[in-house]
Amino acid sequence: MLTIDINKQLGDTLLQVTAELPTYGVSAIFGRSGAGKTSLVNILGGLATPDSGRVQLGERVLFDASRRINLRPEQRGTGFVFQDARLFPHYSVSGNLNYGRPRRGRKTSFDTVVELLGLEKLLPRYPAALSGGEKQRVAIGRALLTEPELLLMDEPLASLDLPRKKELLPYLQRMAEELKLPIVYVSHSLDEILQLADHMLVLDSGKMVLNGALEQVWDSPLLRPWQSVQEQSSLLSARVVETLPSYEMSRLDLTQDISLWVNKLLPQGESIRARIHSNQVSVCRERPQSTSIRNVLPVTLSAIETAETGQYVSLKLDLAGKVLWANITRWALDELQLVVGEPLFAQIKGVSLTSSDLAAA
Ligand SMILES: Nc1ncnc2c1ncn2[C@@H]1O[C@H](COP(=O)(O)OP(=O)(O)OP(=O)(O)O)[C@@H](O)[C@H]1O
Repeated sequence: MLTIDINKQLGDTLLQVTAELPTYGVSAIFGRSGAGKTSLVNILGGLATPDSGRVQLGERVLFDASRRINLRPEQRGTGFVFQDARLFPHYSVSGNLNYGRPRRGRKTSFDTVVELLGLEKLLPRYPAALSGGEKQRVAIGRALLTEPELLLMDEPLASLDLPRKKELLPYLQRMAEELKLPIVYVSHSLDEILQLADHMLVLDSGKMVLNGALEQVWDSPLLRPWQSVQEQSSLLSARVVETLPSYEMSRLDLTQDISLWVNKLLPQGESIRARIHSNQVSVCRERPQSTSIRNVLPVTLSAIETAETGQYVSLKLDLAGKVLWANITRWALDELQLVVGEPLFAQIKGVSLTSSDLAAA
């Protein structure tokens, strides 16, 4: 566990976090600008000192105000990746990667990191001849080669344009899956978090408002203000149990009796996180016959959330103990006269997927 119990006054904001983060996979720190994300990561890495409290990684105490322990950044075994790559301009990519590498007792092979981040062709080049995304890949490689026990990433995609972000994300996903290294990842993009993280801590004005496994935090009403109607979604974890190669479809088992068909051919047995956009879910009282929609699932209406304004209302549906959200129009709600507790059928049109191997590990 990464145990955090700290207080730090930051101007008018009091940063106060008491949390445990897992020592595997990606833990995202999410919050608005000024919430305290960077300050928290700097505290973990020893770049800033809390006023009081304790930080402990596994058995190692990194900071303990009462025992006057405050390990220097280089003693903490943490690697940093910032928004800007901060490469040394006068070193080649190869030189940058080797900077800060321990001379003895190396566990991480240079070639493995170069392959993982697709850096082979870039090795002789200098930073001035790299794109933003390539520079970030080098910065990540450099951090990995310092053999950190914890990797801290502060909005590593924020300075990149959308095509560069898309280019870098698969490398980050692969890194998170293949390296058994805990990663703390600051971001204010829910999309990014969804694709990378297993765990999520949400800060608001210096206070921790949520902390837990992604699926649980995702479903919290406290996260709703950050999501527009288009972004609202449910996250469901499942395993691939059947495939139909000729239709390029796979069946995920949500429970023993309830499955979800998705438009992708996936390896059998793989753990998957399915994101179901609330706008892609509709409800009906009777099971529709002869429908083109493959997913018609029995649910119970557990709550109706109406906003004061806007066309839509959110229906909270119980799908065999899991939460599924559906957005329907107010008009449909009035016409159907839905009642909390009644059995319905949810029709699910589109599902997007991210691997949750790490979360399941
Ligand atoms: N050393 C400091 N002294 C005074 N105030 C500070 C200090 N460091 C940060 N702050 C303030 O603390 C708050 C949190 O800052 P921080 O940079 O940690 O937020 P953030 O969530 O990372 O924001 P962003 O997403 O914009 O990077 C801000 O209001 C900031 O102005």
